[in-house]
Amino acid sequence: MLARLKSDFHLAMLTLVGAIIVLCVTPYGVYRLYTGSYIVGVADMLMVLSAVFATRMAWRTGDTVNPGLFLALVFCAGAFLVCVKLGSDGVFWVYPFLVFVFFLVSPIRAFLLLLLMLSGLFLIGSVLPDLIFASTFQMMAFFVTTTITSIFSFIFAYRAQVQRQELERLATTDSLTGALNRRTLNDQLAVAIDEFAKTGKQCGLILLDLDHFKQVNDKHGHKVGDKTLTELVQVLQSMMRLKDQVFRFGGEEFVVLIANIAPANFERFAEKLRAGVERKIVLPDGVHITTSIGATMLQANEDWEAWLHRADMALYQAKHQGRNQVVMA
Ligand SMILES: Nc1nc2c(ncn2[C@@H]2O[C@H](COP(=O)(O)OP(=O)(O)OP(=O)(O)O)[C@@H](O)[C@H]2O)c(=O)[nH]1
Repeated sequence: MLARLKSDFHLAMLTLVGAIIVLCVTPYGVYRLYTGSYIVGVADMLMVLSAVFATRMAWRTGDTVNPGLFLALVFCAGAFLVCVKLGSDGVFWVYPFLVFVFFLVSPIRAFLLLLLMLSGLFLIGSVLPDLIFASTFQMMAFFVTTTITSIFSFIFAYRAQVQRQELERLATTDSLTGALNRRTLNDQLAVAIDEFAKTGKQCGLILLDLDHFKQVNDKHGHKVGDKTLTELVQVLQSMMRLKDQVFRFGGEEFVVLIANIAPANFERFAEKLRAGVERKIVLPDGVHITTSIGATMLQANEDWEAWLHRADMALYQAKHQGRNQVVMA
């Protein structure tokens, strides 16, 4: 449970907000019901139940987007209702809900939802001046302060989102070539195996190693070697579908993971990659770079280590048989 909270930021935030709502709103809900404020009491208890429901759903399904949106909508509706029913006593509740919403949905969605809720309150405050606010001055102060809080929360949430995405990119990709890294490969192989077991969708793995790459470095220098590796990834990506993935396995060795493909098409595709690399990657002296490929389809009840090992054996054979060829395991 702790590991899941550590690895899934959105699930952790949803759980935190859910726990705070249960702990802080339940006593108010009970008090309101006890003192006869039934509408606000029921609204409070509905918010608590919604928080429990959304958090439970996120834990069970792994989806945090829909439960987060659901809870954000409930909070906006709840805060609106509390303001309308409790008047100026209730408006203070808007501030924590306003911040919570940024923990539940994307910054832009949160900002739009808040804009909608505040516009609704502004409309009611203008049409029925005595219903919510004690004076026009209080109403203006409320809208200025909530707008400022919304804008700063948006900036903060947006920056945090951008930084999180950048950290994720750095942790999952190879800095030289832009291909996904070895750590991500292990995760994605496990995902492919899981999907194959559940849906029967077949997938293929291509292990690809540039031929005589040491000579490229020796003859043209490391800079050209680096450029060749980057170019290789671009060439591979230009021939793959969007759902296929390319990983740097290490040095001049790469893995291409092909999702949902029939064995006959897979062999053709591996050959297309080999020919594409030979045709498109040319060194400054006009020599074409070639590549050896070991290709394997995932087999039933196979783990990712065994799958990768078969590809490695096939690649070894391709090198042994003279390079610049595809060997199917
Ligand atoms: N420029 C550059 N070279 C790299 C990088 N990573 C590994 N290499 C080089 O890749 C070369 C791999 O050489 P070998 O393992 O002998 O293989 P090879 O020369 O390609 O020969 P075969 O694989 O047997 O065809 C070594 O010279 C490494 O220095 C890198 O990031 N940049």
